Amino acid sequence: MIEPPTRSATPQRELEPPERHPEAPAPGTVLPSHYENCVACGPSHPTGLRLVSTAGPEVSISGEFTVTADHQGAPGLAHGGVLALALDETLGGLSWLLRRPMVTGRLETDYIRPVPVGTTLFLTARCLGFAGRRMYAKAVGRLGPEGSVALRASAVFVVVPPEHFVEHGTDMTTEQVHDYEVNP
Ligand SMILES: CCCCCCCC(=O)SCCNC(=O)CCNC(=O)[C@H](O)C(C)(C)COP(=O)(O)OP(=O)(O)OC[C@H]1O[C@@H](n2cnc3c(N)ncnc32)[C@H](O)[C@@H]1OP(=O)(O)O
Repeated sequence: MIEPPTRSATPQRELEPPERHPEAPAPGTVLPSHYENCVACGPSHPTGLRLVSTAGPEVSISGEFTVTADHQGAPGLAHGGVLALALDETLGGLSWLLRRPMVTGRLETDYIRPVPVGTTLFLTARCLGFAGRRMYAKAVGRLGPEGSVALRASAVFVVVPPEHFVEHGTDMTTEQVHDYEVNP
């Protein structure tokens, strides 16, 4: 079988600069959960991260959540997959500012420090720009607002039509899919 080509999250050519949508939420606006049962941001998910995102300047987002016993891998430490989830959600939140539906294509994560249970992780994500339908972005996770860097990520999101969520998800109609949400 022929393997698909590696799709680096490092741009291979100059990017079209990102444009903050004129109707994007103002910097400092706390963004609502895009789906109440989302494992990352949903308030109804029993063991989810309940990550809260806030619109930042230009095309950037900040997010925070507190690691609980539900998020452990090793005893007392956050699972790496859970931390990737937090990065993915924060990066995905950029779609609120771009108002283009997109899905994660690739997520490259560096785990720099362990993240103990009880830590409130502070995340930031910023859009680097576009190459056609590909959106390139970076994210950082810190142990405290100005704390040590625990995580870094580079990602490629791919812009999709709203029908993506109707075709592949459940209980969705095209009318329910807002054009700026991901996995609504
Ligand atoms: C506010 C909301 C926050 C929510 C955050 C949550 C975000 C998520 O977790 S989304 C869920 C996880 N992701 C997914 O389920 C995606 C699954 N994958 C897919 O559906 C498809 O492979 C998809 C849509 C990414 C691409 O398929 P398709 O639409 O046919 O596009 P395709 O023609 O293959 O590629 C389009 C472009 O994207 C690029 N591309 C496609 N896949 C990737 C990838 N994995 N990595 C990098 N680039 C990619 C292609 O190279 C192509 O580039 P170019 O146009 O320059 O040639």
